[in-house]
This record gives sequence, C-alpha cells and structure tokens, in this order.
Amino acid sequence: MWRRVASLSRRVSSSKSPRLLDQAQVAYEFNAWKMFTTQALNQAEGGASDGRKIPFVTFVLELLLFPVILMLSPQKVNLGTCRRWGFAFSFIGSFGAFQTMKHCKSSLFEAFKLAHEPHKLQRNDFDLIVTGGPGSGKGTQCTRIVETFGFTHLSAGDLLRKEISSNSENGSMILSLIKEGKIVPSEMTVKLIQKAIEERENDRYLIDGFPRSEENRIAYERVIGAEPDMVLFFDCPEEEMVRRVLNRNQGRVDDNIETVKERLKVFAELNLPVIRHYSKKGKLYKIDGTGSEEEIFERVRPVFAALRGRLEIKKLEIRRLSDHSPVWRSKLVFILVSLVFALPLMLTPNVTRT
Ligand SMILES: Nc1ncnc2c1ncn2[C@@H]1O[C@H](COP(=O)(O)OP(=O)(O)OP(=O)(O)O)[C@@H](O)[C@H]1O
Ligand SMILES: O=c1ccn([C@@H]2O[C@H](COP(=O)(O)O)[C@@H](O)[C@H]2O)c(=O)[nH]1
Repeated sequence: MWRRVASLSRRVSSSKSPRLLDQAQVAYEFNAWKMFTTQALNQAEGGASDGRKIPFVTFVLELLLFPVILMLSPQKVNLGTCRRWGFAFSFIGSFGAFQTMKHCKSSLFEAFKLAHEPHKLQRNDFDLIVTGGPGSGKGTQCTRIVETFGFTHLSAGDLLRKEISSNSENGSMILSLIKEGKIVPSEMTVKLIQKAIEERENDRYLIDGFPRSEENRIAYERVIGAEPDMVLFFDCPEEEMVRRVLNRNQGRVDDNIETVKERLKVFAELNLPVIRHYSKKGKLYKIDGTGSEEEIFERVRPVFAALRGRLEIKKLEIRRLSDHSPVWRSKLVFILVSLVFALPLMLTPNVTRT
C-alpha cells in the first residue's frame, strides 16, 4: 500500500514508575515515503485541498476546449488557427494535470477524489494522534509540537466545547456527557473532526484527545480512509493526572474530583484498547508524561528528530510561505516547458479548409 512504501521501526524506552500500558510494546513506525512527499509538497500554498483542486478543474476545462473550438468553428473559418490554439491549450492543460499529479504523487483518479473528498487522507498528508489520560499533558505538549514542528492542532475536546458554546442542537447533550466524564457519540465527534480536517490549511496535522474508544477509532478511520501515521501516548500516573486536573483552574465543567474519577475509568476501559491497537500496529510512541513540561518536551523532540535524521528531512520545522517552495518552482517549470512546446504549434503556417 502506498502509505507503507517505506517504514522504519524503533523502540523507545520509557517508564520509570508504574504505567497504564506496561505490557504494551513501545514502538514506532514512520512512513518515509509519506514524510518525503509531505516535505515535497509542504504547506507553502496554504490550503492544500483548494490549491490542488484548481489545476485538475483547469485540466478538464482545457481538454474540452479543443473539441469545442473545432465543433463551433464555421466551415469557412481558418481551421489552422483554431486547431493550433486548441491543441496548445490542451497540451498546457495536460501538462498542468501531470504536474498536479506529480506533486500529489497520485493518479488521475486520486486527483479526482482529492477534489471531491478533501477530508480523505492523501499521500502528502501526515496525521498524528496524541493521546493520554485526563490531565496527562496532551494539550500542553501539542501546543509545543505545533510551534516547533509546524503541525495544525485539532483538539477534539475544544471542537466539542465550541459546539456547546455555539448553541447547536447537540450542544446540551454534549455538555451533559462532558460533565459526566462520558464519551460523546462517535458520529458527532467524527463530523466535527472531519470538518476541521477539510478546513485545515496544512497537510501535517495532529488530533489531540481522539480517538477515545475503539468505536471512535473505527469511525474515524472509515471517514479518513486510512490509519493515522503515528500515535503519541503521554503516559502519566493517575495521582499526577488528578493533581494536574484539579489545579487546572480554567473553569472547565469537568475539572472536579467526581468527573475526573469517571474519566479515568472511561480511559482505562475504552481508550487503552485503542492505544494497545496502535501499539500492535507498530504506530505507537509512549512518552513518559512525568516531570516538568520542558522535560517532557525533551522526550518528544527526539521522536521528530529521529524521523528527520533517518530520512534526511532537513526542513521539517515550520517553513515560511516565501521559502523556496518546490510547488512554485514546478509551476514555473510547467509554464516554461508548456511555452516551448506550444509556441511552435501556434506559429505553424495556416491551413485553410476547402
Ligand atoms: N508537566 C507538567 N507538570 C505540571 N503541570 C502540567 C504539566 N503539563 C501540563 N500541566 C498542567 O496540567 C493541566 C492539564 O494539562 P493539559 O490540559 O495539557 O492536559 P490534557 O491531557 O490535555 O488534559 P485533558 O484531557 O483534561 O484536556 C494544565 O493546567 C497544564 O498547565
Ligand atoms: O473525542 C472526544 C474528545 C472529548 N470528549 C469529551 O470531552 C471531554 C474533554 O475532552 P478533552 O480532550 O480532555 O478536552 C472528555 O472527557 C469527553 O467527555 C469526547 O467525548 N470525545
């Protein structure tokens, strides 16, 4: 499968104190091909899905242009001119599509799917799941990953809280489930995540605090059409998680001892099976979630550095839009090559239909 063209595995040591996932195999896998192509496309165009739709549509329109011009051309018209221009446009359109596909590393079919199902993962996307118990520090570490490694942050909890504050029809139901420490039905959460994925302006994103159950995971993978690339699990002792939640002081309705106890129960019963699943798949990184925020991030950093080192990815960290973007370079090459081929066609002598 294309998502598995090249991968590498490594074991990462972790726990000192008793852990929720002691028996879990701690491994990670990284898809070299995917990361390379992610880098090749990068986020330079800001709005990957939209940016990729346009050349495909142009391609179809331009391919149609040639026969349409021929059909519409009256008998006595100078056919040579029409044909030359039609052919030149068709050629430019085909070459444009070829360039699009080259960058998507995809077939024409994938280019078509991309235009119509922007939430589905494409070869260039890199999705990271960040998981852990309540108060394990997921959100805190996600903020740092976003700042350092240029991921877009999609927090399932934040999306649900936004839904509550927007007074949507499901808002009150979501609020009561959060207050009780229970999991919101998959279809609601997946719908919000799907929308956020469609609206993202980056092909490298992380989902914080989701999937929380096997049902969540299956629903997500069905919608996305693939498994996530990598899963980070912040492993933290229960007493430390409780301490952090009770000290959070951000006015969250679920930051109280009754709810946190329920959340821990739900985590052990429903979330740990998801973590074990990804561990078996070789996608899991277990990070020791104890110590200061800085200490924990120093354990996260090598995960990304290892990827970069092994795969010779030089610029994984945030790149400015103005950096030497391969997309812009290829567009320039595309225009120049098209002109070289199209000019002789346009300049050939006229042939008039008799
Ligand atoms: N290493 C740490 N040491 C002490 N406090 C921390 C540490 N990391 C995060 N915190 C604090 O603990 C609280 C919970 O952290 P955070 O919100 O990142 O956890 P979370 O796993 O996202 O929690 P939840 O699942 O409940 O949203 C926050 O107040 C945060 O500032
Ligand atoms: O995928 C999800 C994510 C969250 N919930 C509910 O929201 C709260 C708070 O989530 P945080 O990620 O800790 O902010 C959680 O306890 C669940 O009730 C959910 O149901 N599904």
